[in-house]
Amino acid sequence: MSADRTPVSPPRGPGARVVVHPDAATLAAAAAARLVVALQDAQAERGEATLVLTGGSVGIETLKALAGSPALAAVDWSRVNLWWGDERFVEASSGDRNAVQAEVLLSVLDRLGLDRGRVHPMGSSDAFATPEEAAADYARQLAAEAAEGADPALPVPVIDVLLLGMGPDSHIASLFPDHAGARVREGSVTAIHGSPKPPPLRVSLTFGAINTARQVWFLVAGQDKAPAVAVAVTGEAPRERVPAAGASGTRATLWMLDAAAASLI
Ligand SMILES: O=C(O)[C@H](O)[C@@H](O)[C@H](O)[C@H](O)COP(=O)(O)O
Repeated sequence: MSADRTPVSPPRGPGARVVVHPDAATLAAAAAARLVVALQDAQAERGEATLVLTGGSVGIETLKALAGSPALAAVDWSRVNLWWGDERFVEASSGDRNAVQAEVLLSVLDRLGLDRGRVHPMGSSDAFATPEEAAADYARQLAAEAAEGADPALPVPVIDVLLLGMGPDSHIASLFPDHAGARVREGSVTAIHGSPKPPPLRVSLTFGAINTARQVWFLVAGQDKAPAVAVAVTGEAPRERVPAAGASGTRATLWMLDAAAASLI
């Protein structure tokens, strides 16, 4: 049975909650169900919905669960904008790319009217010479879709839900502990060199961009993540050292965990 769990220290951010599921498959199915509702709600509120996708095993399992969801058609997919929180800077066709792995969902959504003009993969190494150029291009795309009145220093569109996986070292997107990307204070997108998790070259949203999202959802499973979850969930550690502690939504932060990842809170 799944359960709300209040950690010893409360989770960080307005509307922050921890929800524990028995295993990763249940977590992915529950996240998919929540996504349908959240996207519907966003469309009811403002006519369209914007979702930022993540890579990683639970992130991709969630997309697979969404692809198989009987409620999928409840969302108007022609009015959903899709972005990515990070990407591996490799060839466009590489199976390492989060965007390629997401095709398991996107090919199903094509049949439900997905507007590919609203799908924004990050640049690949065939299209750009360096991850810096791909990052600058993505920042430009985000700025082009930013709402009137958006912060001119950080022009990004309204993000309804932003998904994040988390590594055992507490990294989120491609912001790694004690690594240059986690120290970036300006701009919405950054290039990453020497990522501790291969491949070494990546592109990532910055904390600044991530923290504009209305809802941030962490999707985390596995015993190896438990120590990092216990530290990050309270948000008390510096984000440069524990990146997952530095991400939160303006309206809600949801830690969706399996029992193993939640075992130390
Ligand atoms: O592209 C990536 O590598 C990710 O976006 C990364 O941040 C991932 O989400 C975590 O490493 C968790 O991955 P797992 O769920 O596979 O542990």
